[in-house]
Amino acid sequence: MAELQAMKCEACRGDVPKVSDDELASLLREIPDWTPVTRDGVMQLEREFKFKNFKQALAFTNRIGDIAEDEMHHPTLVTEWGKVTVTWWTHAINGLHKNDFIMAAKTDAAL
Ligand SMILES: C[C@H](O)[C@H](O)[C@H]1CNC2=NC(N)=NC(=O)C2=N1
Repeated sequence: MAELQAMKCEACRGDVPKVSDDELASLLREIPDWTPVTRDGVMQLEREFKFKNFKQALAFTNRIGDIAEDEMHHPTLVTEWGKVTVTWWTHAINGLHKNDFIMAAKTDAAL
């Protein structure tokens, strides 16, 4: 299988399936620094990135914003002094799609 990081996102549509439990386990092995979290019943992928200052955190935030626009798949980004929290899920299906794992891998590569 090609590396997740090199894959392109599919269009986010409401009729695409969420990842199965088996897919979830194997995809998580490819992005070991990400944690699955469930908020309001919606499973999401989350990772905190640490930086030396606010400027570096903001620059990373903007890199992720550019990748999100390229792929038309958008995260929640919380930018603080020295820290960016990135959360991916697929709004159209209220859960995780392979796109979210692709975007998590691309996020790691942008560090
Ligand atoms: C039309 C547009 O592509 C869609 O609204 C996209 C935009 N970005 C998105 N991002 C995420 N994370 N989930 C979506 O379902 C989604 N939908």
